[in-house]
Amino acid sequence: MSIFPDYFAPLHLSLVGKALGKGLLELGVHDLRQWTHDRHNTVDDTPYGGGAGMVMKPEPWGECFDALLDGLEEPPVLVVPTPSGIPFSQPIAYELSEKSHLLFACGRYEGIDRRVMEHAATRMEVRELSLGDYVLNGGEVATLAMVEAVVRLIPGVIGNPESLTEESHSDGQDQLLEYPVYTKPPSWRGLDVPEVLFSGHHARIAEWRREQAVELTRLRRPDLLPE
Ligand SMILES: Oc1ccccc1-c1ccno1
Repeated sequence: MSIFPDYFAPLHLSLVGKALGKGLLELGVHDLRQWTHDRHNTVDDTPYGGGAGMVMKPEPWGECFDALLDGLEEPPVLVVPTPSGIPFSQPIAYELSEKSHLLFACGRYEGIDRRVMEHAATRMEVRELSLGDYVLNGGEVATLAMVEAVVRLIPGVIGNPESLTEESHSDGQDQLLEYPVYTKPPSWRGLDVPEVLFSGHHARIAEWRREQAVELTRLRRPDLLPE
């Protein structure tokens, strides 16, 4: 749900687009203005208590929920991208990939009237999630990122599921950052591929990759290192 539905055209490309084509998931994009009734299709208004900017009115959201939940066998999970949310993470992506129906509420302006999330919580699970400690102009870009992170975990979407286990933040990597990767040519602009990767000695290669992952994590994300 968004006032800028065209933001989601990219979801018909690449990996998510292929998954849609294979019928592994369905995607609906809903223009919130469809649930306004005034001449200007108004979705926002001035904030109670004063302050800069505008706040998204609750009524269009409520009517949108009514329409989208009508006839559903079970309630969806409402995901609300927001800078004040719980940090989105790979474990949360896995959790969401196992849900049968996700609904993303893309806020704009100074945010969505709080009563929208309070009302939503009476009829579905609500997850207010942040993509990181920075500010975007709206929830659309965050939703695109979350949809890609979640959809790629759905069985059948990624050709080789093994590649999911060796990524940064994956269980197969103990949540460490991913080791450096190389391909041909063996030497490029005076830079050589580490010798160990030519050894064919799988145990040594695995050991080197683990060491690289630990070192990279220690340098860039010491918070991810086990106690
Ligand atoms: O900055 C935002 C504005 C609207 C909706 C989401 C966000 C956001 C920022 C970081 N993660 O989500």
